[in-house]
Amino acid sequence: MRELSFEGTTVRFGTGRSALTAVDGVDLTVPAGSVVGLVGESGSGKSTLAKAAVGLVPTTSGEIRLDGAPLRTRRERRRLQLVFQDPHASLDPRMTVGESIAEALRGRRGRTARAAEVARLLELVDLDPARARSLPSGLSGGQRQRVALARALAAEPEVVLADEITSALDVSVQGAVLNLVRDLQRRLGLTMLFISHDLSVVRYVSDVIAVMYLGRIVEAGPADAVLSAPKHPYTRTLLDAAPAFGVGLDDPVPADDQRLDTEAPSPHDPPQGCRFHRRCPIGPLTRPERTICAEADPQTGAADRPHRSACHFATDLMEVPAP
Ligand SMILES: Nc1ncnc2c1ncn2[C@@H]1O[C@H](COP(=O)(O)OP(=O)(O)OP(=O)(O)O)[C@@H](O)[C@H]1O
Repeated sequence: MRELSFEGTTVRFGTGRSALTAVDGVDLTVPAGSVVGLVGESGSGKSTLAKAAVGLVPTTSGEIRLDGAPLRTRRERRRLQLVFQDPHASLDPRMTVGESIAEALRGRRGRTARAAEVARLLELVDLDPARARSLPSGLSGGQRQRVALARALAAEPEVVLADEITSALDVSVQGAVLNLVRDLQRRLGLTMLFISHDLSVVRYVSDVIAVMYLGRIVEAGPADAVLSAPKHPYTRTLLDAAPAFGVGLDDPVPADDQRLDTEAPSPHDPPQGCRFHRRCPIGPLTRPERTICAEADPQTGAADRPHRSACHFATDLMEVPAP
């Protein structure tokens, strides 16, 4: 069980006019043995943050630590395993399931011991060990994602980063894979960063929820608190978009609800002040007197605050009772 922490993590891509900051000074801790759900629209920087942790993209500044020690070498980063949305990307179509998993096993072992370990891992993800002889093309999407999980677990990781792992699956199998993830996380005591654009998915597995918008964490706190009493209007809009979990607040949301129909601003040129202000239901769009939103960049305050939010008017949201 290990704690993963991001401290001021920043990732910039490109130079000159094509430069963009995909991850902008992220402070986030994933406590040992717990699941932090990271949610936000496409392009908010979630994948880039996960890739930075495993060393697939270089950080521009900041530090990523495991139990307080900066992650630097490839060997240290092997303690983190990233599972992607698309198992096609992580499974070689020419290798059998067994070969793919065996390739990721740690340590030297004989053939029989490897086969036994592959069988154990397949059972761990609720697959028939006979599947070891199948090619990925012979499996369903859900089964392929289970194999991708088994392959990640073969490396005996301390931290698993799951990036949209149910997004490509039919709704009917999403629940089963989510159950499996939660079950494995508990049984193996894994530390997990669970990424999805879908708050109703994140909600299902997370102890803590962090909300990302244009490269920043705009809200983070215990899952129950974030869901029942969000402190950032962007989280509110995500909740409203996930109907089953709408918080039903009675506050000045414009009737012709234009908020997230507008496209997210470009990370090439993020808005001045609060990055969300041009889409915000409680900002200058509906309250022209709130000029501060377009002028001053709100901070979330200390990363160790249990429930933090980067909104100048967070108290407006907090005053509204939970459903
Ligand atoms: N290698 C790269 N080079 C240049 N820009 C990149 C690169 N990778 C990501 N980006 C850009 O960085 C921003 C964040 O992308 P990222 O994939 O991290 O977002 P995301 O929240 O994971 O969204 P999605 O769910 O669509 O992947 C986007 O604007 C994206 O176009």
